[in-house]
Amino acid sequence: MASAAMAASSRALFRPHRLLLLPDPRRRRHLSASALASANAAATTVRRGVVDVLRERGLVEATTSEALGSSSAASGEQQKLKVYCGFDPTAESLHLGNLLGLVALSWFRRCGHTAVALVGGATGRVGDPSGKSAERPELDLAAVVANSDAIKSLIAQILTRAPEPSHLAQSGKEAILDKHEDALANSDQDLSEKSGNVGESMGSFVILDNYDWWKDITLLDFLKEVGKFARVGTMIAKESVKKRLNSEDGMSYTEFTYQLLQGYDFLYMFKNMGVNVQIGGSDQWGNITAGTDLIRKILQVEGAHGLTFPLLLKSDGTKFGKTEDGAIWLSPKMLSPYKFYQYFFSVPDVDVVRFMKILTFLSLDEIHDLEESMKKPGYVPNTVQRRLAEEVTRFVHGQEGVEEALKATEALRPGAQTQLDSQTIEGIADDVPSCSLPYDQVLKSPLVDLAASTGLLASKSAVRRLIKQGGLYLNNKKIDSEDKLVEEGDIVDGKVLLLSAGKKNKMVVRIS
Ligand SMILES: Nc1ncnc2c1ncn2[C@@H]1O[C@H](COP(=O)(O)OP(=O)(O)OP(=O)(O)O)[C@@H](O)[C@H]1O
Ligand SMILES: N[C@@H](Cc1ccc(O)cc1)C(=O)O
Repeated sequence: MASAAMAASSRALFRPHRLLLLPDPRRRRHLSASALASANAAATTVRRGVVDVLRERGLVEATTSEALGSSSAASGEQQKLKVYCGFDPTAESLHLGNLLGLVALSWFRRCGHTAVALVGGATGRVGDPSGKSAERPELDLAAVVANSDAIKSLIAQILTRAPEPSHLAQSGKEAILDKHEDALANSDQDLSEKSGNVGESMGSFVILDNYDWWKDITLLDFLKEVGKFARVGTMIAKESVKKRLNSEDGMSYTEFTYQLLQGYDFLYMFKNMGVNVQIGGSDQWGNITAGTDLIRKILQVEGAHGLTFPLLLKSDGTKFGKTEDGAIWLSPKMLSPYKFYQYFFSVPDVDVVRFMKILTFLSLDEIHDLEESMKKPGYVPNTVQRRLAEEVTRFVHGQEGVEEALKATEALRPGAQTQLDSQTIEGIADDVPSCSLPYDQVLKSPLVDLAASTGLLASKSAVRRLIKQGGLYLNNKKIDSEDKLVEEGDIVDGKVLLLSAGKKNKMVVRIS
């Protein structure tokens, strides 16, 4: 009895996980028909299509094979691709740098391919060393789960808003959003039912979480069935590892393993869902090629491809990221649509055309016309930036977000006729200096005193001078008199008031 029970329990322990792959090449036969078809299809050259579109817009840094990127393709049907981009849930929101991945996925969809956004519920617990000079702080489990949920719903909202190419806009075809792997495995069928022809319909999208497969994989399974095929020399040679090995603290075994986790994701999705392309920022090259290598070695098939896009950099040359200062968050909870819009409205002229190509779906002809308009006499500064801001804000926050941003922008213009409300003023409070004062200290106090004591201007005499020049505003209304006292009606919604010295210098005064 006892030995039978032991045998049963050890069978359970060593039972190979249904999703792991055995090294036996005969297992090639077990690739699903659609996975093999997709793999082989992608191995042939893709006719001028999505990769060329991405390249023209400056969204291609490198590809793992010419076959994927060549535009001098042999004639024939454009191949249907299933492409994925991963995002680790290391914050509550994605940021502007991550938007490139969503834009690129949307271009694949616009060209009729299937897009997969993968949230790294498992990899987020390990931490990607790519581009990091030190070990990442460990995230607690509850935060990973909460972040994953928030990011999934953000991605769903944004990908749903990806504009269809104009020739499809009339067709009424809808994107499929499903969290289940089966939806992806069957998406060939879904697509063909909808259109019957690749490249003539908007591709579907799916959101997955890699914790769904990692949660069942044991260390022994992993070492036997994946680790065996990874060469330590190749792993050490990756940029993300090389840099860290030379640092004082070195690198943990955990982070060293990250590339294999991401590599296995690709292998898993390739085998089970026919996902044949992985995209990511250029810092992901090592992890992406870890996947294509595993697929080649374990499944012994070609047909898995990688594509990276350049990192979007700030003017100081550092990348836009979630852990760097001054993140441009995509979630309205972390950055209001108004501030998001303002960021793009203020992009310098030298960057605006590049941003248009990278971050919007406007045609290159239209972008060229906008660029030309900037050179013409009488060009009103920031007109092109306004268009950029509208397009990107619409993609990320929807038309309501654009309207909210435009309303706040207009309302906060000194001299604007729009009646300010406390929500609009609060909306800019993170961006401009603010202070809190008790109600009775504000009510009936001379405005000259308030403007000086809050630090809007350095002294009362400077405030008086500004009033004479017509440059002091209370809630956007010009103040003409040095004797003006703050009245009850000046305290917006009983909560807040806005002082402005000229156009740029503002102070939000909250009533405590
Ligand atoms: N500035 C950027 N420009 C282009 N792509 C980016 C940028 N920042 C991140 N990405 C890409 O977004 C995807 C998800 O990256 P990830 O979730 O690790 O964000 P991250 O900003 O790199 O995070 P962290 O700051 O924690 O390293 C990757 O493909 C990554 O290359
Ligand atoms: N490593 C990626 C996220 C990612 C996670 C899992 C993957 O399979 C792919 C990508 C990043 O941190 O940017």
